[in-house]
Amino acid sequence: MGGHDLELEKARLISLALEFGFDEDSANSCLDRLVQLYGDDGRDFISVEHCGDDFLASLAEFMQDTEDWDDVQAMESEACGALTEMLDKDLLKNYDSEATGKRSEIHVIEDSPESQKHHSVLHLDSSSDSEEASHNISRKHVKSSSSISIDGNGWGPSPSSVKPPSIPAYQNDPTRSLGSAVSHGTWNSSLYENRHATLTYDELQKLDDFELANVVVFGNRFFRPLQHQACKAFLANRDCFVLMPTGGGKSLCYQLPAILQPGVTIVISPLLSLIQDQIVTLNLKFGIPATFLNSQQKPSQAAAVLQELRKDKPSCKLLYVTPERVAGNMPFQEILKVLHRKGQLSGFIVDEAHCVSQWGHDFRPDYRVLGCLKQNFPYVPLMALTATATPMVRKDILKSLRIPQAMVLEASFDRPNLKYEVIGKTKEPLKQLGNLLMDRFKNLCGIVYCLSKNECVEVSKFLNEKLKIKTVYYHAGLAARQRIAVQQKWHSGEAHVVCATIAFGMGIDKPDVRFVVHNTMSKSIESYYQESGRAGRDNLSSTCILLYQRKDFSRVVCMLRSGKSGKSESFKAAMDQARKMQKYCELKDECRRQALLEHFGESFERSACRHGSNPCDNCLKLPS
Ligand SMILES: Nc1ncnc2c1ncn2[C@@H]1O[C@H](COP(=O)(O)OP(=O)(O)OP(=O)(O)O)[C@@H](O)[C@H]1O
Ligand SMILES: [Mg+2]
Repeated sequence: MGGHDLELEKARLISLALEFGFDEDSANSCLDRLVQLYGDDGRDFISVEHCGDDFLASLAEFMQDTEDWDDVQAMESEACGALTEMLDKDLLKNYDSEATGKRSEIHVIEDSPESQKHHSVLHLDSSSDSEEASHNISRKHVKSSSSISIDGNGWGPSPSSVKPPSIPAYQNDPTRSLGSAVSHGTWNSSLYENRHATLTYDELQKLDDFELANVVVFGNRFFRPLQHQACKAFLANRDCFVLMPTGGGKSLCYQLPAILQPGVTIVISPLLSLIQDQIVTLNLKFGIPATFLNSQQKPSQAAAVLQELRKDKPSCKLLYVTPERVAGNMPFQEILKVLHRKGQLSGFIVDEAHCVSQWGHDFRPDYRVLGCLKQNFPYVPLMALTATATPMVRKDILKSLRIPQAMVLEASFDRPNLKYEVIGKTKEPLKQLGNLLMDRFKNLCGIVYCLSKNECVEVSKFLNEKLKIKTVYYHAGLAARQRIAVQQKWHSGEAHVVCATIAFGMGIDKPDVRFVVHNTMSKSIESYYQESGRAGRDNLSSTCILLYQRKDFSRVVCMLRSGKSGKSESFKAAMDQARKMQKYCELKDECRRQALLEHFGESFERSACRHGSNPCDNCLKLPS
């Protein structure tokens, strides 16, 4: 390659940097350094094809430290602390429910002979702002009206003891059918989720065990599509792969079978904060005994859990563990073997299963070894669940978990109630964001996603001080206590908008989020789908807006580089994903819904978006 070519390649590399939103001066100085580094012998390798990614990576490093990226790991350690505290204080006596700010009654069934006659009601008062005060729960015993016994262990609903007037209405799900290896379903909650009707005695009599448990234990009138099939298949010992959109109701697919059979279901979940939410909901809201094990736990607590598991009939129905607990942990494998010998190992669940695949957006190396579960316990059913998996990731999941014959239950990832838009940023982006919220979402509940901690604070302050919009900010750098207070304010409606990093979202299940605005693009389509998917969980129309400028892409590259320092393979994979996200942002005429769904391998007719009730911005532009 001659000198002329080198100049050409340098020009190509500079334009690559500009395409990624980097500024020309930084790109030039960085390129000079790269050329020096490669030296005379390496000149032939100076090309977009050979060193494009390395160039972007070094450019990202060159720019680094200008932003204060968030560290979700810090929250993980705190979640561990919170879980530990819950166990120490006796979970059932001392923990508040979700920070709803409402007083609520929760029915808890105890695993004792007494519980055949009684169950407890916990009064939760979370009206106070104080973290300590909000955990005060008074407890009293009342005469049982719906004592439950399904699993033969003294736990679970007993059809004969259920009184119809206390049971909500149930309608058979018209889409329900069992059978094929791949099942599809679409969900329109307005069809299914009428919360105010009541069940007649005759209707109640017709319910099977699954339906009854769904009504009595989980308080749902009916199943969402595919939930019933998933429960039934899993209880019939089939491996299952459940693909449902964010908020689609995946947890029920394993929690319900877990209570209908003897023994313990092992749930592998990637984050302690997610485990924390589930443990609280199961124990307090549904009265289902559930516990957890993780590597950061105090030895005395882990010992107590292990002792429980060694009993002939452990009382807990679900045991949550983080993947590193399973991977190469011999004592834990021993416990599984003992449970299995006693007939008390009822199933394995791999939640957020996309973490198994390095092609997924949130690869966790510890998930990779979960194939050992099926290898060691081939006849124990395994269920994998995810809301975000491309066809390549799906294949990888089935292979890694060694469940090639799994029944695939696949609901559409489409969320027809969400309207997708991308808006180009102006020269005054904060003002633009403020006007957007004032004009279109005044007094409505929403989330503004930001890329860094500084950005959340800055955006929140601006909206608060200049426009008097009631906002709070949330990132992993806040103390646990502050984060609880922020969530409480947002849940109760005291604050309308939360300006947050990606740390906000795990386990967030607020139904009436009317808008999610991304002040900076997400790092991948999968992340965007999950983050924007926190809007409209009540199935009412909601809006997902992304504010875009090219420059923001360079910030994403910097963030990726800082998170993957040194690991050039994973940086490259992350860059590929970010490029796809950029492509979504730059779609001129194509349907955004179609682009999102096709990313997950779902074919989608554009006319459904165009003529649906929430067309994306590009479909809206088309002549009718
Ligand atoms: N059959 C049902 N009827 C009414 N509500 C339901 C039903 N199934 C689940 N839900 C509710 O839907 C909400 C979301 O459920 P869940 O957390 O299981 O979703 P998910 O699919 O795991 O979402 P994510 O992808 O965010 O993890 C919960 O509040 C849950 O109680
Ligand atoms: Mg879930």
